[in-house]
Amino acid sequence: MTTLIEKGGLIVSCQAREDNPLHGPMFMAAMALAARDGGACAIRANGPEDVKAVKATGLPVIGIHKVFDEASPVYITPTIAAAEALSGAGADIIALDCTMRQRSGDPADAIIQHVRDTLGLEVFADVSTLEEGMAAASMGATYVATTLSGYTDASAPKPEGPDLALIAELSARIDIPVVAEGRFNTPELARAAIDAGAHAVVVGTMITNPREITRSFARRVLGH
Ligand SMILES: CC(=O)N[C@H](C=O)[C@@H](O)[C@H](O)[C@H](O)COP(=O)(O)O
Repeated sequence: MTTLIEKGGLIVSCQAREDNPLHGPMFMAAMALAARDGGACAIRANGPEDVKAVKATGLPVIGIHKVFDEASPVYITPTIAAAEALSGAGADIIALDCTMRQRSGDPADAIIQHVRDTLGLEVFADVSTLEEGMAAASMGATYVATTLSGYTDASAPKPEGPDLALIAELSARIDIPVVAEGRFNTPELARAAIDAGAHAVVVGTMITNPREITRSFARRVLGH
């Protein structure tokens, strides 16, 4: 099957929360253009405004829409309305939480079906376990990604490094592309993901979050 995300590719996640000095579509567009020029094959971005801005790269855009609700821990594109807003902004691929946690929005299978059949876009399923990945594949996701490993009770405690074991397990058990995402903080780890069977790898913090990169240097240099 031909997919928009190329095999062996590096996807760069360009996100900055409101409390980050780099928050805003202008900064995210510049970040995405820099990532493209450096060799990224696709961009992951949060919210319709940033999605629209990073379309300037001409690369496939994986859109997410983080919507927080006290009634549920699920915040990555939790509703059909959130997916529609991303589609309206030009997202080529829509990522959503496909964990088995309690939801206050729409069921994952309904969002997947809507994205594929009504919006005509690819679906990127963010999961935390093998079981969730297998379920997402059977619901019709185009890709399954390890994004939420370490961030759910089912996958706790969060390890220091990425979940290479989950990539290997998912790759052995499902026949849709498996994307590595979450804590791929060195080129060596990104390469290890591909060697473990990943179709592509997403890197966020270590490429696009200078505040976190500085903190990691400061911890080592200053010891705090
Ligand atoms: C758990 C969650 O909400 N992850 C988010 C999903 O979009 C982002 O905050 C991460 O930065 C992204 O997944 C890339 O991962 P890393 O920044 O570790 O390379």
